[in-house]
Amino acid sequence: MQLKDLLYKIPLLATSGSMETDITNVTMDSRKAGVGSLFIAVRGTVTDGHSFIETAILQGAAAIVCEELPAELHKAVAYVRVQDSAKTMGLVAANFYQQPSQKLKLVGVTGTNGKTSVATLLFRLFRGLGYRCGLLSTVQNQIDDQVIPATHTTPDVITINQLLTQMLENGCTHVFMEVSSHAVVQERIAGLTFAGGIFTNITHDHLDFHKTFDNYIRAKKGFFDQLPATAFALTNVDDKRGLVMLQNTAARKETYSLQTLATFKGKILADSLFGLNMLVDDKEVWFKLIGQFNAYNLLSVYGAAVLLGEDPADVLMLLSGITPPPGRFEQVVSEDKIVGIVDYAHTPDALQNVLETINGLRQADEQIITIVGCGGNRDAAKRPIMADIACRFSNRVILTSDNPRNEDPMAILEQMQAGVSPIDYKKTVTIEDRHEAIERAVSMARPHDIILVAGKGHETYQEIKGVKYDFDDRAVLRNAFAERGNQ
Ligand SMILES: CC(=O)N[C@H]1[C@@H](OP(=O)(O)OP(=O)(O)OC[C@H]2O[C@@H](n3ccc(=O)[nH]c3=O)[C@H](O)[C@@H]2O)O[C@H](CO)[C@@H](O)[C@@H]1O[C@H](C)C(=O)N[C@@H](C)C(=O)N[C@H](CCC(=O)O)C(=O)O
Ligand SMILES: Nc1ncnc2c1ncn2[C@@H]1O[C@H](COP(=O)(O)OP(=O)(O)OP(=O)(O)O)[C@@H](O)[C@H]1O
Ligand SMILES: N[C@H](CCC[C@H](N)C(=O)O)C(=O)O
Ligand SMILES: [Mg+2]
Repeated sequence: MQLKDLLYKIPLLATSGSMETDITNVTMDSRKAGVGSLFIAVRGTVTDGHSFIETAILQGAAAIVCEELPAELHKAVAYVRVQDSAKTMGLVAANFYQQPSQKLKLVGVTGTNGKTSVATLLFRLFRGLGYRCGLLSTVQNQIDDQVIPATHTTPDVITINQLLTQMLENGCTHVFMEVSSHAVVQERIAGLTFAGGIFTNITHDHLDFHKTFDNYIRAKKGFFDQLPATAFALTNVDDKRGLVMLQNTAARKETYSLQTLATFKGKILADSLFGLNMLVDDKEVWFKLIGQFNAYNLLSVYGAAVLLGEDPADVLMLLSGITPPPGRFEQVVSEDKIVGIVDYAHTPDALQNVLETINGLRQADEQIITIVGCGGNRDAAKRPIMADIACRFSNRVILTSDNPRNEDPMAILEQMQAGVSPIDYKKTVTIEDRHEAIERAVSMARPHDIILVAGKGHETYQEIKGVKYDFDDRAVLRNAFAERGNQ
């Protein structure tokens, strides 16, 4: 493809060299540049892509897109200066892959919690309705049955376009994807045409990256601001910021709620360890998912499916049979009936929701034992808050490591301990090793007690100092239960 075709509809500030240069691939990473590449220099959080322009050219790059032209230009290379490289990257990627998002029904889900749950439920529902579908999620990417490992909640925009292209080639008609706040700010969704956007909720997270809660709200809202008039924007009006998301969107505004009037209205009739009984638009339905937060997720999925033109009765029938995604309120029960719950709650709000749900499901004097840690190189402000929440809603708490990444695990744990109020000291213990922490919880538990292992859900590794070691909360719990049975 020629450079000028890749730059179609993109505002350019300056050019040098031939716009008819043939381009064989597009990249924002000099390490992936080769003969005939277009290298786009993007300023990042760690380094500046502009300092790799020469490297990319040495490797054969035929053209450069940047915000600042280098002092010396190579004659054989074409240069283009733009206002915003990251945004241009999205538009170029869409042009290079010939706008795959316009040929599919692409629905994005944003919010602090529930993105994976909602996107995965939609994917499963639409496959049940007979469509071939794609999924881009934290847990994994999927093209119908084919699983492609995920590295991010929202991949970079080139990977997104590549995956959408493969999805199209495989006959997919619908794609459901998570839209993280990082992705909005870093323009990882630029150039994508969405058929719909869903907002779940917004609470404390990622302030290490966004700095203030207002910036974080603005990032999420940025997704709705860029939806086209042909799309729907479906928001949770029970969330304080639900309507803020829709303030400046061109899309059709739609709402869902468990508490007030909305386009899609739900009511919880009963919630137990076996599932939810709900009224959805006045029809009574049983679902296999548990907890009020899942009632919201189900309602948004129902609403989106109806807005995509599906029959409400078919949607409810299929949804009632759908199971939760891996690592979301996943139960592992011991032979002597200790209930283990592995859940990806890694934010204060998620942890509180899950613990409130568990407390609500408790029938007698079962103890709740919570094992929780906080990730390293991530928002530190949530650490004391999560420890406090764990204590307030549990009988015993074991503070342990999540993914320490490049931080000292004990330093993270000390920040968590600072949130434990003096009256709760006695119920907490700190065990740095997560394996040992889970084993200790199992040894403390009596039959029918509930052990919540929070924070890592589906993850099958633990990241310590740049190395990902095999680790699966569910497997460790299962083994600890088996050993208990042998004693
Ligand atoms: C903080 C953050 O979001 N970082 C992401 C960002 O990297 P960055 O801005 O740090 O990039 P950088 O290293 O400064 O490099 C700048 C530019 O120079 C280029 N470069 C760099 C080195 C080189 O030799 N040559 C070269 O060309 C890079 O390719 C890049 O284009 O852009 C990269 C490419 O898209 C991402 O891989 C990277 O994700 C890192 C690994 C990450 O951990 N991100 C997390 C925080 C994240 O994005 N999480 C959200 C989910 C959050 C949630 O809602 O729970 C997600 O969507 O996954
Ligand atoms: N609608 C919701 N509201 C509040 N909490 C929720 C909701 N849905 C799920 N949760 C809780 O949040 C946890 C994470 O859910 P999920 O993986 O769906 O969120 P996510 O937004 O994809 O997270 P991430 O930002 O890591 O991608 C769940 O394990 C559950 O504890
Ligand atoms: N998408 C989230 C996942 C956090 C999961 C938790 N286990 C942790 O490692 O902090 C992030 O990258 O911040
Ligand atoms: Mg997710």
